[in-house]
Amino acid sequence: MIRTRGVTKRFGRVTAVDDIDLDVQPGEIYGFLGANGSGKTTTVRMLLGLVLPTAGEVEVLGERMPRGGRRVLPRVGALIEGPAFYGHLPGAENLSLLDASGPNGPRRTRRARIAEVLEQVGLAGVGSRPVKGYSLGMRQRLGLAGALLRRPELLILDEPTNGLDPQGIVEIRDLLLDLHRTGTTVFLSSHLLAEVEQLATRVGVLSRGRLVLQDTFATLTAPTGATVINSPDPDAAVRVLGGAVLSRDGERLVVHGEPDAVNARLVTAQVPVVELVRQRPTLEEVVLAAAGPSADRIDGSGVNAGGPRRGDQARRATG
Ligand SMILES: Nc1ncnc2c1ncn2[C@@H]1O[C@H](COP(=O)(O)OP(=O)(O)OP(=O)(O)O)[C@@H](O)[C@H]1O
Repeated sequence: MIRTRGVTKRFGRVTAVDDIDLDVQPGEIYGFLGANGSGKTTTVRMLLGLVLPTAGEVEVLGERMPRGGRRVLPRVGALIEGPAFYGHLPGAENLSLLDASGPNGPRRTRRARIAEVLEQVGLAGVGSRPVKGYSLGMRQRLGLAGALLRRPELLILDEPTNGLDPQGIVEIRDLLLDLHRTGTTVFLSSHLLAEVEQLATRVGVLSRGRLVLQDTFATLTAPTGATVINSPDPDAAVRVLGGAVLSRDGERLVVHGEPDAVNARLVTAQVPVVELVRQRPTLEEVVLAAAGPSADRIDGSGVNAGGPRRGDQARRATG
């Protein structure tokens, strides 16, 4: 769906994007993670042909950009920083103008198309109100509605939950998961680890313009080969497991080996255990390891989480 090779963008002496190779496969939710100023927006603009790379190649839906824009852009829905609307016109009328300006479908089905996307983004009740009375979050959702009008194969979203309250973040997340389930590929930039962690099937991390990490979520957070146990009698557990204990923090031990083998040794020795799981790195740990100190500026998992983690590992694409 998206492929870049050696893409670089310089603004004078500033290298905003530095030699990046992005790969986004059909059916993925690609989380493009980076701190503010790391080059996400510049990359998104190059994908859409709005900015020319200084060097390198951009392909979207199999066509070179910006050359293929006329054929590619009608199949892509995009939302970049603060979508612009006519404030004195209602949301629905703004969408009507947008719909009329693009090849989204026949005129006679316009009203139905607009009603459907307003419903999808949770603005059905306020579509008739002038946009100047909308909150930032409502404008963001209206922008997303505009991106959905053409039922895109690929959605490219730059910080889509910016300005949304926690409830709005959850709604957008659910909407993106629904779209993904019905076959839409989503490319989403964010500076929020939690957002990417809860949505992405593949993750790319941008740090000072460089792509320092790109892999499937499943691979990045794959089991380490160690087991985490929690025992009310950690001293007994240490006696039994000996050199296999990699670290200890109170009643929590990290032990070399798979859970079944570790469990068997503890059961045989009758050591009580209240928890025993495979150790997996968190996305935060993986990002910190790849991006180094600059990852500090990516907001950690606790921030803006907007509720419990949705979805299970099984639903994630691993390919
Ligand atoms: N038109 C421009 N002219 C000069 N410098 C620019 C221009 N656009 C972006 N930059 C610079 O390029 C770098 C990357 O900016 P970019 O907006 O792509 O980052 P970002 O990751 O999207 O950040 P944010 O989340 O704050 O938008 C920054 O140093 C920025 O100041």
